[in-house]
Amino acid sequence: MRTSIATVSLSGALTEKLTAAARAGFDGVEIFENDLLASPLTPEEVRARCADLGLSIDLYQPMRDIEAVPAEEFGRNLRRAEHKFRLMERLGADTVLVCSSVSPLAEDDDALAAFQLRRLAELAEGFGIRVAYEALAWGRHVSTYDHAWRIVEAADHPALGTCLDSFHILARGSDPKGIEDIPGEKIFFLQLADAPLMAMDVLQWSRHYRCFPGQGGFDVAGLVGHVMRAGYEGPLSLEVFNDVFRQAEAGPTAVDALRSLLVLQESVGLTEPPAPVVPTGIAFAELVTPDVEPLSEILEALGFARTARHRSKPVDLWQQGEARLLLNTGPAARRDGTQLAAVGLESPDPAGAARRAEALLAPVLPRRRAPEDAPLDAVAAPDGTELFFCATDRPGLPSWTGDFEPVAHKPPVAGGVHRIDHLALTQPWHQFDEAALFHHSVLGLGAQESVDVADPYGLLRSRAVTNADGSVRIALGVGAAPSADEGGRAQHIALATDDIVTAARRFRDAGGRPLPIPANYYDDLAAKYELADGELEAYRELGILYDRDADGAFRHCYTETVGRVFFELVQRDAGHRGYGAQNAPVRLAAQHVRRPVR
Ligand SMILES: O=C(O)c1ccc(O)c(O)c1
Ligand SMILES: [Mg+2]
Repeated sequence: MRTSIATVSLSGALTEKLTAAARAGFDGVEIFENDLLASPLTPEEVRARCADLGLSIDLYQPMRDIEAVPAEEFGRNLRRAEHKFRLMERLGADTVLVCSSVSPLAEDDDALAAFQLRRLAELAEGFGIRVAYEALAWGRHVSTYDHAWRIVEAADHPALGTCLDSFHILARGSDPKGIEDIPGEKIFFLQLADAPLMAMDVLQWSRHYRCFPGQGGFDVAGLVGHVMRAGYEGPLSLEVFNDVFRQAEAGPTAVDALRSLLVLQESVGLTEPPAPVVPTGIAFAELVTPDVEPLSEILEALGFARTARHRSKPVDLWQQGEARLLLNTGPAARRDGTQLAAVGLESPDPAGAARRAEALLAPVLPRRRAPEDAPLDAVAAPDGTELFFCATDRPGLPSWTGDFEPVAHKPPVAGGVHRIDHLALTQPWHQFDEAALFHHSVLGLGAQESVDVADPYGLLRSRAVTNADGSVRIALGVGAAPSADEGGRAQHIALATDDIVTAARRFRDAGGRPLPIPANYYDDLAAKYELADGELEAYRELGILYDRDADGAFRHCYTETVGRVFFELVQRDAGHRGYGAQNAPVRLAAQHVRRPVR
């Protein structure tokens, strides 16, 4: 189906919004009146710009407080409408949105509303314009889609139809099934938005918290299914009022927006992009660093050994059990400092995974490799992390490990770390919802609930995405405000162990510096849990944190931070799905005390 986006959903001047929408690949736009009023371009110039960009103007909006008013007031409204119809002629827009009235002058009189909307439609018809009447969830007398439709039906004019907006319908808890009773050709327009489920005033909710379909808690796809079954043939158009998107760069937001519509169309069976290929493990995590010393000291103390070196690049492979870390001292490191730059995802079908990612607008990365290297398909996640779809020593598939030559090394410590438990990637502040949708739709990972964690200097939100057996876990996090501070951009690699006390003690005895945890924390732990003899003392001695729920216990401790990166040791009971969120405020406070090493 055709895709469209309301200019209100994107930041910037009208021309920037239009460019972003076109570049992302939208077919059309809804022009929001305020964007036009604030633009130095004439309507004719806007029309030409849209034509140049290959965008249709699918809707002009909104007209407000038109219907069910005293005759004199309605006369003034018609005069106002005529002005706007002339403007729309210049713009080349043929559908106008009329929101249900919020005016105190409006009467609770459906017959009057129908009569006046019919008059409006007669006027519009003369200009070749169609009027789409939409129930605002906070409309004075008309606030549900079925009520708006009854009025449109009663008005009975070919130039009058209804506009459905998923936010208004789902925020009010209306049953969208009734949409199927509206003739498809009378649904003039469909606006789509999701929103997080919140208990708040519906107007505030709508104007500040809407998000793209799949990013919130509404069943937008279910609603679209009803609209399709009604026979709707117009565009799928995003209308998202959101405080974050208003500030974020329009280009990436538009791509994010279109991705949400691609996924939505797939989920209602309108399109069939390449199926998701769910990763089956984390093959490696790649750190770039200008100076390997501080990282290699930590890795050695954790029991890792440098086992191999890349044949043609300054990249070392450090390994312990199935945990593989790459330390890259190439040019990117000198530019960006120490950070987690890439993740290798073990994929049953690397090429298929890349095709899915590309179909969902993930930037495909050029293969920077020597001719003899294993072919590696890679895409960029919204935060810039490179995701490699790869195979590790699996029959029939080229293994990325073949690009490395073994180097002499001491055997890695046995029984220490056995694999990567999870990766925690801090997202740019404006890309949190986008990141969750990306990992869910592109990689086929399931998104867990988002949790808020208190930081001494703000609030951190975190949401994990995982595969079914937990062999891939990525915790996406974001600070409350833009932060230049390294702490606000921290990333970490959590390493799984079966015996955290032994692993943490070995780390400390080998010269590792565990993140110190305040004594108050352990007093509280003693109050909360009856731990086995000696357990609390060992935790206190080694800075180990403890969390428990019905599914078992989670024990964890941290290293110091290098650049943006630190490590965590994790001992997770088999059924436990958490990440120690309860302990995160203590960890964050401790990290603020201890600034990064370099
Ligand atoms: O918040 C509003 O006023 C508003 C305006 C136009 C719409 O289509 C809408 O859904 C809400
Ligand atoms: Mg709307």
